[in-house]
Amino acid sequence: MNIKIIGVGKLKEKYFTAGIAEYKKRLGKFANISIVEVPDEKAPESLSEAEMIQVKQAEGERILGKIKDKEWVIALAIEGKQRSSEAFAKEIADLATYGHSDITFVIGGSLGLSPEVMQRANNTLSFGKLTLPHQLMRLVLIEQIYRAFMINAGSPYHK
Ligand SMILES: C[S@@+](CC[C@H](N)C(=O)[O-])C[C@H]1O[C@@H](n2cnc3c(N)ncnc32)[C@H](O)[C@@H]1O
Repeated sequence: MNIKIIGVGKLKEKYFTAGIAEYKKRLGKFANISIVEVPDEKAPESLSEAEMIQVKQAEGERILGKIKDKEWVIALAIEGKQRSSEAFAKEIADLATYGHSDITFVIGGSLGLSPEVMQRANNTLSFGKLTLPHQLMRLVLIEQIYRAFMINAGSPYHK
């Protein structure tokens, strides 16, 4: 299985990169994991509604440029679909069973994902109503993907 995580902006903080590298290494025995960063759109602090739409669209085009037709896309969104870790694990196992061996997760930038990216998504994933910074979201997501594989392997990692 090939798992891709697309994020907006470069991850700079060492405490995030170290955590992500650790889970990427652990996941290596289950899947090919790639992390793709697309540049964020430089924007001033305060933006008009139209400017915000433009920023999301520009970032969205870069995201869509990294997605191939065959990929099953799961968009991370606060208003998306919540599920338990067990249900998420089953979803990943089912995708593999039904021939979706390329799964791509997409995390938006500071303003979120464009409508075009949301339309391309085959499914959504919400981690609840709280807004997480997109850098931290990458770490939380990769841990949950690792947890999913450990659940599917029957490992005591998941209690
Ligand atoms: C800082 S948030 C963007 C906040 C923006 N106001 C919005 O509503 O999307 C950056 C990205 O992190 C992800 N994210 C943050 N919190 C999340 C949550 N609770 N569940 C799922 N994804 C989340 C989403 O992909 C979001 O586009």
